[in-house]
Amino acid sequence: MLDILDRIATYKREDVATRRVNTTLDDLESQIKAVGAPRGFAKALVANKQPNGLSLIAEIKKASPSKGLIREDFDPNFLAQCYEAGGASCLSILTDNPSFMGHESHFQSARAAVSLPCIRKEFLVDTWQVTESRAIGADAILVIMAMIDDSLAADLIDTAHHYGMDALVEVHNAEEMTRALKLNSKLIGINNRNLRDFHVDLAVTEELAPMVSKEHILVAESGIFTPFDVKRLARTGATAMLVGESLMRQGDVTAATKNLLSLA
Ligand SMILES: O=C(O)c1ccccc1NCC(=O)[C@H](O)[C@H](O)COP(=O)(O)O
Repeated sequence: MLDILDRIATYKREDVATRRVNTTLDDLESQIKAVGAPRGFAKALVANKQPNGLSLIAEIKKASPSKGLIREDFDPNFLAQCYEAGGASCLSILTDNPSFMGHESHFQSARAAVSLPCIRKEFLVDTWQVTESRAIGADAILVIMAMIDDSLAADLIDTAHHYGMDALVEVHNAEEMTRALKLNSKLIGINNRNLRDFHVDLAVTEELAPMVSKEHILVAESGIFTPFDVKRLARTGATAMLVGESLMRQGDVTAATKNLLSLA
């Protein structure tokens, strides 16, 4: 039976086939001219570390396959402003609709509301989507090693760099990390969530972080709920953390962000 990642990859390929009929690369290139230069995602992560040792990529996510609906009262523009006021260095915005209730318009509206660099959180299976990402304003893209082969990963990264974007290469085990470290991106994300069975364990970052050299920028992702979790991950040598659910479930998102960063 196909797991969620295989199902997402299948419907993404179908979706891209449809989209590229309606929107040519020339159309996207014209849109890129209008969105302005990328904001420097990796640079912001390094420059804006918080007193607790990590910088924050704060995620705007309405729902997920593992948790269902996470936040009913969902205004990407307002949430982006809360995250910026709370001390986030960058934003991550889901655009996948079938599994996360996201949309490209969420990305555009959140990015327009702040001055922070934004990564488009999307499941990329074709370089066309990288061009589309820049056309909607993305400053960085996500490359999920569990979902694609090394050749496609290299092409996605090259295309991102061609447009001046950064590429966050995401891994969950030692085999994916070995493959990721051979690629041409300094941004490595360790996802504490197994995207096939949804099990989450912060020990995944602790186990894999020693494989990453000082030349890389390490991002710990998923399952981060408390300042204690943040301190634990800061000890691994990570530069940044990516947090979604724990902040998305809060009434006062600004206060919760400050609290997680120990700024309150
Ligand atoms: O979150 C899921 O259920 C999920 C399922 C399948 C593919 C990807 C999935 N999530 C992406 C992420 O890992 C998270 O959105 C991100 O790292 C933030 O995690 P969290 O702070 O635990 O919301």
